[in-house]
Amino acid sequence: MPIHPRPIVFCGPSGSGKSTIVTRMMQEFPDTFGFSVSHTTRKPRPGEIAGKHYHFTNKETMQKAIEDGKFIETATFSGNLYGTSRASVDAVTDEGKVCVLDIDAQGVKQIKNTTLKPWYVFVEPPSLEELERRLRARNTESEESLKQRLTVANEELNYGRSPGTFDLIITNDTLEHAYCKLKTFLLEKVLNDRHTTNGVA
Ligand SMILES: Nc1ncnc2c1ncn2[C@@H]1O[C@H](COP(=O)(O)OP(=O)(O)OP(=O)(O)O)[C@@H](O)[C@H]1O
Repeated sequence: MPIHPRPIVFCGPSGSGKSTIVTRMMQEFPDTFGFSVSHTTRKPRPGEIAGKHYHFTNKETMQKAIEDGKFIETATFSGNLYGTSRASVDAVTDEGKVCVLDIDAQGVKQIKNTTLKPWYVFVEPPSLEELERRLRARNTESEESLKQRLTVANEELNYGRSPGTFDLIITNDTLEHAYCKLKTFLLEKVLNDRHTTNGVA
């Protein structure tokens, strides 16, 4: 029977450090993990490659696929649909890799209603003040977008801390400490358990 490792979901407020921690994980274990390719109805930006950065589609096609149960999670941003299809996750796990998903709290709630059974990791900032400081220092957001992210962050933190929701909660104080906590979890649980199937076989 082919090996289908359980995917790993990273969730946490914008600016909590998910990308930073995941980048480090991919650098240390380049052949072990893989990203699924999301679908979107937005137009490609210059340089974006179809099938690599996104599967570009249109609203009608995507709506139909959602109705047919082909997506494990979907969201709408600025009038465009985004989502992760079951097939795009399976494409990674079929290679024997652990599929990495970076998903917001709404998406996690949706995935919990599927048969996917991933590992759930929540990344939280040391404080809301520090989150704001890091988001400002990242210099990627307008004042309005920043305020919106901080409001949502509060709700996400409550969800992340609700008992039994996540397999691991990482407080991203120093990157060294945060990554060490993740690595221990990977070695003890995720990589150790890689030879059990997640039910997709
Ligand atoms: N431990 C840390 N100490 C200080 N700064 C950090 C730490 N971890 C991440 N950062 C910085 O905080 C900012 C936010 O991190 P990152 O972009 O990884 O967050 P994210 O959760 O992926 O955000 P988004 O959901 O918006 O993509 C970045 O500028 C990053 O360099």
